[in-house]
Amino acid sequence: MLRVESLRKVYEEGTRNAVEAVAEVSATVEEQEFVSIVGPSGAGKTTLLKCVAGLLPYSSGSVYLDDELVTEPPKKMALVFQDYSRSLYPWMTVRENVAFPLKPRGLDRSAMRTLVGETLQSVGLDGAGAKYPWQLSGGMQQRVAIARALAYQPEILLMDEPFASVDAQTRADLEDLVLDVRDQYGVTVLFVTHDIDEAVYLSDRVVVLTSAPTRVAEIVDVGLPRPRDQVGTKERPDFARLRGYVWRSIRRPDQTASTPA
Ligand SMILES: Nc1ncnc2c1ncn2[C@@H]1O[C@H](COP(=O)(O)OP(=O)(O)OP(=O)(O)O)[C@@H](O)[C@H]1O
Repeated sequence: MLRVESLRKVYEEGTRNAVEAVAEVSATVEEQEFVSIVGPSGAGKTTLLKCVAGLLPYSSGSVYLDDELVTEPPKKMALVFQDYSRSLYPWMTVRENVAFPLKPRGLDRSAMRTLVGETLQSVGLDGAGAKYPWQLSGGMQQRVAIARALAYQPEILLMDEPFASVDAQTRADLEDLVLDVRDQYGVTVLFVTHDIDEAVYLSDRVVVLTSAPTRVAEIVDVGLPRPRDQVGTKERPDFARLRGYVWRSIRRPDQTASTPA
């Protein structure tokens, strides 16, 4: 379980250029839960995720993963960012990219080959192992980034706007892929997105942030049945109600907590 307690982040703290990005955020993510973070543009979503990932020191508060204080990137955590073109190594094949973070684990060659092969298969890229990232479409490159994160066998996957740079059809396919691999690998997911439909479609709960310096405006229980379906789920009246509710919550100036009708 991930626990964020009264996290605060001020950039360049103590200087004239200090920027308070995160005022105070507390939230939990249970094992195998899918939680999305939404909020106005510039709210502090990426800052929050980087603090949770141990990539950025926070000013005060705490982050615990399974009761261990996060002060550096934990081994049980993997990250997928929006910018797949910068996160994949262009001089390595797809297979080498997926295998690269596993090197320190000291797996023997055949165990490594099996693990990489299985993960590529789980993201629908079993035929692409010998290709280079630049030979693939944007959606396929993001699949490689997801495969690399999964091969690492994380307990929790942190994703920052992972599908923001792909077209709508590819985005829908990747959303369903993430739901499938989440079930297959039993991984917990913390997912930052600008897209309210995406947050509601994917999540068990949606954390709505206020504008910067950010706080939690409210946490919305989604409760839509699983498995979800791009057409069937989005046609449901409760999907439309939740999406409208989250949309209004992001724009509500007083940000008072309540529950969806
Ligand atoms: N390295 C930095 N130094 C100083 N201020 C920063 C830094 N990074 C971000 N900020 C500021 O912190 C605030 C939150 O930024 P952040 O990128 O976390 O928001 P976001 O919600 O992820 O944005 P977006 O909606 O554009 O993705 C903004 O005011 C931003 O200008």
